[in-house]
Formats: sequence, structure tokens, C-alpha cells
Amino acid sequence: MTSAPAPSTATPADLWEAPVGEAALAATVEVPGSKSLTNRLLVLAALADGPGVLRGALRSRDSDLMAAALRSLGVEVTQGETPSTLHVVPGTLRGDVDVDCGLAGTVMRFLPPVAALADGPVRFDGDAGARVRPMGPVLDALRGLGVGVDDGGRGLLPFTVTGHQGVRGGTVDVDASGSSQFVSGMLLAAARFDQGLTLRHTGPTLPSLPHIAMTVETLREVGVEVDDSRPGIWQVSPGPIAARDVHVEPDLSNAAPFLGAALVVGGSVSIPGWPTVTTQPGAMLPELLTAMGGTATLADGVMTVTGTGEIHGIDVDLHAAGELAPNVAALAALADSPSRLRGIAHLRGHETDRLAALATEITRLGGRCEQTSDGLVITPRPLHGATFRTYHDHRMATTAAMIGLRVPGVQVEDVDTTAKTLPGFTGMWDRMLAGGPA
Ligand SMILES: O=C(O)C1=C[C@@H](OP(=O)(O)O)[C@@H](O)[C@H](O)C1
Ligand SMILES: C=C(OP(=O)(O)O)C(=O)O
Repeated sequence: MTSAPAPSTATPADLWEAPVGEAALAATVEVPGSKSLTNRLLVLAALADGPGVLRGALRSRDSDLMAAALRSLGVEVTQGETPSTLHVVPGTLRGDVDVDCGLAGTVMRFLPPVAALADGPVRFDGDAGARVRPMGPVLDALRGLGVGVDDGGRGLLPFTVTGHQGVRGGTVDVDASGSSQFVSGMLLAAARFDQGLTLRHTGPTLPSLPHIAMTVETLREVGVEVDDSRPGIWQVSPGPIAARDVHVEPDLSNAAPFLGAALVVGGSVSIPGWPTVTTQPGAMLPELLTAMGGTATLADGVMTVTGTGEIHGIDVDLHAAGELAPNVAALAALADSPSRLRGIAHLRGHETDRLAALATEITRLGGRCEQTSDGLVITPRPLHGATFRTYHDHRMATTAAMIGLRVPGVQVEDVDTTAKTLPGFTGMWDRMLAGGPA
């Protein structure tokens, strides 16, 4: 069992008092583009055979870091008619550059295989919190393909990947039990490897399968041949990556706090642009929120969740959708019966050790939240206001906001950490409570 993460420092200026939801909600919230899709589509556009366009792309810290890193590698990424329209012109990938990963798993796991195609050393580093996120399996996989990697033997940031304008490709074994991003990162660049890639997952569990399905789908959409017919094995054929003009779906995981708010406060929250078919794990939200006491309807591409203010506990395996767990934990802390969230041991390697962080912060508010070997057991108790620490984790901040809808005096530390994937969160939250379009 890991201990609680070291508390980050908070001064009163860092604190945002989460507003209490006084009246039943009746709001429509426009959620910006998916982080996971935006960063995959940026990588694929950078490796494509001609100029491409992303429309409805997410503009946030994680996606801006991805764009900046690609620019330093020699790719042109420019803003079009609107901030969410990005034009990408691939170029010869150059080395002797630095990549700032911030705290973005997608940048630190998706770009080393791209850097391996450059013509010299690419130095990767990131936030202090990024330097403890697992990286070893991607770096070992690249070494196994003959790529030069210098990580001082630590399997963590900072490290240098030295490209020689090509990667042999072939077969690699990867233990992706720590993160599905180890698989996605290798697959995204694999069509550009001389022999393509056969990747075999070797570990005991594999989290976030929908995110791997998203990788496979986005690859197929750009004409890359992927065989995923055998469980735990992916084969990417070598070949060109087609340039495209694509629309990015809204980020359904970022819809979670808003839809969940309908259960906490009562009333309805609607999210337009909800895809009928998607690989995003947020597709599980209607079922999850229904099991916890809400109702969910999809009509004309608008997802509406309605709640009564009553929330039921849930026993759920979230290994496919770990990024929803913090927001589900908020609902569980306010429920009328205990909850068990299972299958999410890998959350210990997310933006922070999320299991420890959630247990510590829900306990700080007077709740009962205990870690298990692979998740959390949450037993609702009356909560009180206190400072809620966020550990540079956007989803800890939105979790605190959800609890604060019902518990007066929840002071959220560094709420601007939400800019990792959702800049302007507090304004959207206020507009949701005011009942207008957010
Ligand atoms: O590929 C992606 O875009 C993601 C995969 C998941 O990572 P893990 O498998 O590490 O949980 C998810 O939690 C993360 O938010 C985004
Ligand atoms: C785990 C997450 O992010 P990352 O892409 O940095 O892994 C997340 O957004 O919940």
C-alpha cells in the first residue's frame, strides 16, 4: 500500500470555494474536444503523408504541450479560423531538441516512438509529478527495436531518445499493466517503422482497453492496417499514414463532473455533441450514472442526465475507464450506501497516486474512503468543509467541485490545475449552476 502523496503547498490565494448547488439544475454544457482523440490525431497528422486539419480540437495544457513538442520536432502546427481548428504540416523530424511533457501521459508515452524517427537526440522531461510516472515499458520496447535510449537505468523521465531517421520495427513484448498508453504510443508510430510492429502485452492485467481500441480505430481511419484479432497482440503493417480533415468528438470524461452534478443537486444537465458510437471510456457514464440513481437519455446527439439529489452506492470494476474513477468517487462519498471501485490499481501512476489522494482528501472532509489493493471502498458519512488538496490533478479538482455542490466550505486548492484538459472549468461550473448554456 502506498502512503498519501506529499501535500502540495497551498496559500489562501490558491483556494477556490466550490459553490453549493442551491436549486435544481437545468443546464446545457458544451464540453470541448477529447484530450485522448486530439493528441492521437495530432501525432497521426504529424506522421502523415501530407497536410491535415483537426476541427473541434481540445486547447488545453496537455494538447498545447503535444503541439509544441511536435513543432520542436519540425512539424508545423498552426491555429486556423478558430482556436480549436489546428492545421498540421508534417516535416522531416529533427533531433537535438527538447520536449516538455508537463504532466501529460499522452505526451510522455506517445512521443518517444515518434522521436525515434528523428535525426538525432530528443531530450524529454516534465513536471516533478511526471518524473514518477511509469515509462519503462515504452523505453524498453524502443531499445528492443534498436533505438538508443538513455534514461540512466531508471525507466522514468528525464530521458533521451536518439533517432537515426528510421526504426527497424519487428516484434516487442510490453508489460502494459501499468498503463494502456505504453501500447498506444508504440502503435501510433508503428506504421512508419520499416517492418511495422507486432506488440504483445505480457502483464497480468491491461487497463483502459477502450483507449487502445481508440488507437486502433484512429489508425484504421488513416489507412493503417492493424490486426487486433488476437487478445493482447496488435500487429501494425508498415505503410503510409493518410492526411485527413477530421472532427474531434467532445471529451466525454470531462462531461463526467457536469453530468454527475445532476445527481448531486437534482435536475438535469445536457451535453450536446454526444457521439452515438465512440471508443471514449466516457461512453460508460450513462450506465454508471443510471446505476447510481440518475436517468440518462440520448436524443438528437444530446445526452441528458437527470437526478433527484439521491445517489446510490455502486460496486463497479473501472479498469476500462479509470479516468472516470475520481468523479465516481465524489458521487460515492455523497451516496446513501457504500461503494466499491475495483480494477484501478494503475491509478497509482496517474497525475498523482489517485487512490491515496482520494482516500486522504475524502477523509479530510470527514468521509470514509479506504484503499484496497486495486481500488477504493467508500462508506458515506456526513461531510464538512475543509481544504481539498488536488496534487496537480485536474480530476481531483473536479471531484472536489462535485462534493462542494452539497457540502458547504469545500476549498479547492489550485483549481486552475483543471487547465490540463479543461481550461475555464470554474466559469463553466458557475454557468451550469446559473442554469444557462455553459
Ligand atoms: O490513451 C489515452 O488517451 C489515455 C489512456 C488512459 O491511461 P491509462 O491506461 O494509463 O489509465 C487514461 O487514463 C488517460 O487519461 C488517457
Ligand atoms: C490519467 C489521465 O491523464 P494522462 O493522459 O496524463 O495519463 C487523466 O486525464 O485522467
